[in-house]
Amino acid sequence: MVTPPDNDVLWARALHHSHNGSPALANVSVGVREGEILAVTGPRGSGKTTLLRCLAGQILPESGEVWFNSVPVHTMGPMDRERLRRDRFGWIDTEPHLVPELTAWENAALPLLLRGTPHRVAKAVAQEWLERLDVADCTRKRPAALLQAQRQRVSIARALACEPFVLFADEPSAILHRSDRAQVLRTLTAAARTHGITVVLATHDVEVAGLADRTIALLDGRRVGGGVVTGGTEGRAACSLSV
Ligand SMILES: Nc1ncnc2c1ncn2[C@@H]1O[C@H](COP(=O)(O)OP(=O)(O)OP(=O)(O)O)[C@@H](O)[C@H]1O
Repeated sequence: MVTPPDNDVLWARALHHSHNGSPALANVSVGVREGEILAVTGPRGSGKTTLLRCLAGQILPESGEVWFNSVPVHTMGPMDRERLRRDRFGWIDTEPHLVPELTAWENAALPLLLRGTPHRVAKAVAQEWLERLDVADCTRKRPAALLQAQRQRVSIARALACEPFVLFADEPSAILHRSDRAQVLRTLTAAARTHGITVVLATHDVEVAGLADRTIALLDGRRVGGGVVTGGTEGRAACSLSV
């Protein structure tokens, strides 16, 4: 067994996975450094979501290894992976999945409450993040009363509120209006940099990838090209935002 490099918080080697017999990942290896924003790019169906789900321990690859902080994830049982996801990882989906019976702040506070954070603290933190995501006026509203873009902002606030070690974001801005997209992504990436959160961001949008420090590309489930250092110039500029 090859040992993961010390400076990679997340490391995957030779991942293979298929969905109902149709290949989604073929021999994909990737390392994610602590605190970096890594964009995973590729056209629709290239395997981005499958890679993120393998790295996040949501699915077990058919073969290959995934390590988080030098701990093997691919050999963990379902309970340990569930705990890892709850305590260390955050996830932003393309579509916001909020609990319909809870208000915006209750949704944003949910991961903190599940971790045992006192109610009052969880509420204050959730409200702070809703404010940063420009949905402070929605805190008491339930998802049905919100626009889809507002729901997505709430789900981003929920993912950031518990300051995960690694935040996985699967096309997080795809449903947003073009004018909203840049602002939300800048808030997300600037917050991640300020709080030292490592981000793995799946996108087919080159502008979005420009906010990352480094980009890897997938095509038909395989890595193509080398890892490209994108510099994250936009993202670094966004660091000056007070998030
Ligand atoms: N649950 C599933 N059942 C069957 N096939 C699937 C499933 N999920 C993904 N696939 C297939 O696996 C391949 C990789 O899909 P994946 O969603 O990982 O790619 P993607 O790059 O994230 O695409 P998109 O940008 O459309 O989300 C595609 O051919 C897709 O059709």
